[in-house]
Amino acid sequence: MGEILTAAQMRAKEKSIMDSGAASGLELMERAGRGVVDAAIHAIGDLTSCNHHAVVLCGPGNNGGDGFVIARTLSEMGWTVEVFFWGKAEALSGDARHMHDLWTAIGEIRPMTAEAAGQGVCPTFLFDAMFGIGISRPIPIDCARAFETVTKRQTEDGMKRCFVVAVDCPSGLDVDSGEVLVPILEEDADDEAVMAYFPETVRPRLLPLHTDLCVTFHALKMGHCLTEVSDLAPAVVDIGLDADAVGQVPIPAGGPTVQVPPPELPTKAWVRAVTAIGAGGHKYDRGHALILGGGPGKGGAARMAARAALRVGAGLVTLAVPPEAVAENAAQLNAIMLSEVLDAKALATMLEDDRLSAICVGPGLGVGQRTRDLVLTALRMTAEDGRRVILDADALGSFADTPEDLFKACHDGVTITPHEGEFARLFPDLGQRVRRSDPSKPALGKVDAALRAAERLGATVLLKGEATVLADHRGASAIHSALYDRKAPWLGTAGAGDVLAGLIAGLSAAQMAQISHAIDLAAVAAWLHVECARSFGPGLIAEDLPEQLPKVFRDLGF
Ligand SMILES: NC(=O)C1=CN([C@@H]2O[C@H](COP(=O)(O)OP(=O)(O)OC[C@H]3O[C@@H](n4cnc5c(N)ncnc54)[C@H](O)[C@@H]3O)[C@@H](O)[C@H]2O)[C@@H](O)CC1
Ligand SMILES: [K+]
Repeated sequence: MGEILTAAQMRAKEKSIMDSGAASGLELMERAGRGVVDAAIHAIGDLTSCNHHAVVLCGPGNNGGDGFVIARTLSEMGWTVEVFFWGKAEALSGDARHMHDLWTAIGEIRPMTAEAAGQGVCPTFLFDAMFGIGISRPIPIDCARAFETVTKRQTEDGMKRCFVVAVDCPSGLDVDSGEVLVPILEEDADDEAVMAYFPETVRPRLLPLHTDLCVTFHALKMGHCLTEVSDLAPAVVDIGLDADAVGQVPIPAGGPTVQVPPPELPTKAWVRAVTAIGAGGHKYDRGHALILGGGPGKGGAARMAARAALRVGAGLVTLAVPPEAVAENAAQLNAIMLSEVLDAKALATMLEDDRLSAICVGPGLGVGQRTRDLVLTALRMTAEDGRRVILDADALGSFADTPEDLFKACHDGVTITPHEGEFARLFPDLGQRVRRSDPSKPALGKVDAALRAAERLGATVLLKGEATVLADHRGASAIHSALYDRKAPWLGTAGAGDVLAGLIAGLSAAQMAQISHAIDLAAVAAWLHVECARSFGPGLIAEDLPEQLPKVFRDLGF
């Protein structure tokens, strides 16, 4: 299951299978609820020391319908189940209403208030079935408060708290953007602040619902990959929506096609491509990466990029620096070659040599006119010949005031690698909407923002972060999330971004037939980057990253 779906795509899949008659909505809901119970019990493993007591919070839509199935399933297994409901039975959809009625035939339903939810023993499980993929605004404050009070129930010895299982997603997660729509819970928050949708400055006061395990259906949704929604990696339950059963489900217009690069993309095929290119051949078969470096005392970033490019597989790497920085770099480099490049004119002459197969511009270069000229020259000299250009850091910062100049010069061989701040400076209209600042407008989400930016540039965008989003001008997109069991928070260290740019440059230079699109090269680089960080562990500094590559390749079986 390499695909990641939007809410609309999931709805289309469900509709398609229901229309085909292969399964009814009720059957899907039954499988969903039972699948959640199985996944929750599986996650705990040994239940012998747990009470068989669960609380289920049900909302007004089909997510609540799943909750009623969960309650009935556990009750059939002999569990004591408390159900709290936020909504009106008569307003439930047909399927959810049916599940509600099946539950009320055997159990009780109480209104969802903090007072009621706070009473009683600490349950083994709390199921959050309040809101799923249908959420459109912050969840009602009563729901958030009820949730909080259940989680505060204590065992007699005060040693345990309940295990929180989110049904489909933690309530309040916008599954397309990964944004959390949860109201402020502090007692002193005035109503206006609770109901308004908040400027960035008060966001940190929003309290997401803490979740141990999220159980979703059929496939991960984008939000699961953009935001760490639970402590454990989300579990995906098969509810019988496989493409084989329903035929190819058309992606709704405007919906992005999102793929998960890891671990599917970095298969042995590409590792073989990276590590075996030129085996027994000539170093020129593996390409020649040119990295532009900064002035005296500013050379570290480009040197790290160069080292990453060489380690990842480029046959040759040249660092080109201003004349006054040659001595400093000469003292630091061995396998990496050194050239002098005075200005844009000198770069143009250098790039007449078409053996230079990829160019990385940005790390440590400084923001200003010289960098702008170098970028525009690199773009002009490569516009027609298929050579790849990677623009990072100062190459992007230098166009903050004149982004149009960059957009005009970019071509389909270009990959830009901004972090969120650099992205927002280049694309202010998109950057502001990566998160919702206006209650009336949905958040654009990083994937949509990156897609629009890529279209504007006619190039590939790698938007950095814990969840790295990739998009290209053809409309392809991917998320590479360093979340859950691929977490590597120590990767947030000075210079790590320069190494990533170097990895992309090195892979691009090698011109592997197996990986022809820039977005795939960037995805492989992002995957290797995190893999190197995980392989090294805490204490990592950026210089360590390229040095881990041989081990990462070896661990992959080479
Ligand atoms: N047959 C199906 O369609 C299936 C649906 N499934 C479940 O159904 C869920 C989607 O169901 P729905 O589309 O009904 O959506 P939800 O159950 O996520 O919630 C939508 C309901 O909440 C209301 N609402 C949204 N935001 C609100 C807010 N901030 N405050 C108050 N009310 C709000 C809506 O008006 C609507 O009544 C999935 O997440 C999944 O859990 C699964 O059972 C699989 C099968
Ligand atoms: K939920």
